[in-house]
Amino acid sequence: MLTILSQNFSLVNEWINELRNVDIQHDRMRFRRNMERIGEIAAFEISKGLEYKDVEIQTPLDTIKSREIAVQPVITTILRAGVPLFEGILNYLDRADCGFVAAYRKHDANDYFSIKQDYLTCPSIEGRPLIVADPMLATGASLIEAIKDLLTNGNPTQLHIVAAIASRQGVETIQNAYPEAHIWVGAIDEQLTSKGYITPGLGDAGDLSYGEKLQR
Ligand SMILES: O=P(O)(O)OC[C@H]1O[C@H](OP(=O)(O)OP(=O)(O)O)[C@H](O)[C@@H]1O
Ligand SMILES: O=c1cc[nH]c(=O)[nH]1
Repeated sequence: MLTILSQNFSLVNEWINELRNVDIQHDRMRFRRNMERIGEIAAFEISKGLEYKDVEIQTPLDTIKSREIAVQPVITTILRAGVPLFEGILNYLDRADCGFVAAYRKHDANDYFSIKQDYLTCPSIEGRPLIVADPMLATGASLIEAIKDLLTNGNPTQLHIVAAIASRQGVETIQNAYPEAHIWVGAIDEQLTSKGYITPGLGDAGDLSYGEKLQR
């Protein structure tokens, strides 16, 4: 399943415009906050499909029957670009457990790259919804690697992938690899450059959030 969060025009469109706009995107605090806001909206939408249980709430005056999330999700992200989007999801799903994957593109002499993943820490995802936040779903290679390893921590009841901007190719790659996943994207762009950058995209999400990295 695929949901494009900017499809029915809303504030999400403005936040994505600001993420993309070269005259605005270098305001790092605003860039991170816009990523976070997209994460917050995604979390709210995801919350509608979670499992709820009956509870009784004691107010100062009486009790009332209500509902609350039955099984807390596990929210995960890929360091480092994913952190602001992840924070946004956690702002709303604030009782969730969390996990982290470290991955980077390792370039060879011909500028081809492969994904190097060298760290994963995550609670059990057995019987729980799993949410994976990755702001730029470009080729999908990072997500494929990350999810493969995360799934060694158990079988989730639901798999949600949240991205701010995705390429059409990246979405199709994930849909083929994980047909059960619900993909939530801010927007979909049609093209990838020869270096695997989404175009028009927004540039380098990690660098815009935290500063230009040295190539490894
Ligand atoms: O779909 P893919 O082709 O695998 O590319 C997407 C990856 O690129 C982005 O990270 P970025 O390169 O900005 O890394 P950083 O966190 O090291 O800055 C993004 O967060 C993904 O992890
Ligand atoms: O377009 C892209 C692709 C990968 N990583 C980014 O930050 N941007």
